[in-house]
Amino acid sequence: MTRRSLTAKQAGLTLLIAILLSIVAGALELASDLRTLRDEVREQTTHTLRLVNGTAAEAAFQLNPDLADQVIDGLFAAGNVQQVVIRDDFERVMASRELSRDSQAGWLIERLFGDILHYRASLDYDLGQGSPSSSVGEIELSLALDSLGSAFIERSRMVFLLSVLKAFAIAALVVVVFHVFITRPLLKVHTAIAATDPQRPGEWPKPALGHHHNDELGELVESLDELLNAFQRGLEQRDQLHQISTVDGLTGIANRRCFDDVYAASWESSVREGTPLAVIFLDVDHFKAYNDHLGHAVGDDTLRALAKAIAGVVTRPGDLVARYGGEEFVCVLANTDLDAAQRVAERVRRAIHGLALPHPEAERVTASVGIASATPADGSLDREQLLALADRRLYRAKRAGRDRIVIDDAPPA
Ligand SMILES: Nc1nc2c(ncn2[C@@H]2O[C@H](COP(=O)(O)OP(=O)(O)OP(=O)(O)O)[C@@H](O)[C@H]2O)c(=O)[nH]1
Repeated sequence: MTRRSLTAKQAGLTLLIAILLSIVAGALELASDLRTLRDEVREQTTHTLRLVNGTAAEAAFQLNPDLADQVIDGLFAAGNVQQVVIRDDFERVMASRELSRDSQAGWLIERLFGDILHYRASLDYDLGQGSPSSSVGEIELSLALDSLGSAFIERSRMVFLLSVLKAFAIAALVVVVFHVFITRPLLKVHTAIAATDPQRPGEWPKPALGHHHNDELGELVESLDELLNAFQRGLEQRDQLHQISTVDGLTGIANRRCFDDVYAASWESSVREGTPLAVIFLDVDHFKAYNDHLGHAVGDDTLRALAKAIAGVVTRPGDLVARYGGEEFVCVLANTDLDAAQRVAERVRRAIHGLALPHPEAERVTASVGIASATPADGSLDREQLLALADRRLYRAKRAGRDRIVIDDAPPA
């Protein structure tokens, strides 16, 4: 849609400008034509009067109305004539003729030609024998405004028609040239930007603009490229910072900060949805002794293996496994009641057993687990109380001999 409208706007504007310019050029051309036409009419009429002057003078001298009529016939035959009068030197009309006036000429034609319609010439007769020719009468001629006007209107129509045709031709040429050299490359850039994945701006399909590489369009593409690459680097830095701030550096699972955020959000959505929310606290048993015997580095490896094992069990979308601190892990299970949480915890415990990591002071590496679940919407517990409950049960599991799951507050058997 944008593509069509850009080209259409360009074509429309170009056509409008071309038509306006053509109208101005046409008007100038008409003005010049008008001047030429007026000069020609004046010249031709004066010339015609000069041509008939001898015969008309002969008619006036001989007082011959037939001859005068013939002169008038000749003048009317030449066209454009409205009225002719021939007078003798006593100003008596010898012959005259006037066409019935069928005036269609408007105000404008009147203004344009009104001042060149009437001509009067003295009829000079050469008496011979060296005496100067003397005036024996006069001829008066008026041109027909209508025929002058219609010639001019016809000419105007032609000029404007040609102007409009020229305007269309120029506009079409300009549109094609602009489209090829400017609009099309711009649309290529637009398409490339539109196709760019906002998450990976650095991988945008940078358009190849061929011969534009040295001009502003080429520079625009290069600037965009730099900008999008800088944007990409910014996004990567943001992701790294986010990673650093939410991921535990040792185990690669969520850290305590991430847990706090996710737990708060899960609590809120459980309140909204009226669903239960479960928390599992898990603490590695006798880990101090483990470290003391095998060293901190082995202890780190074991924490990594345990994190992987837990994360391999707690995989449902919306659930979270985090390192709560030291050798303690926590799971948040959305929409999970105590029984379901217990089943998950059993699977986690089995997964840890399955690792079969030898412990210097026990059969193998084990963990103690405390679980609590509540329905936040019923208001029986608040967010911190649910955590404290699970934590308390974890330490009850420790006190009860470790490697076990505690789901209630009854004293250990
Ligand atoms: N290797 C390693 N050890 C850690 C890390 N964080 C905590 N620890 C160790 O985990 C041990 C926790 O010891 P305690 O809190 O006494 O508990 P415990 O020895 O596991 O005994 P119980 O929890 O009562 O079974 C300490 O020795 C810590 O140094 C860690 O990132 N790496």
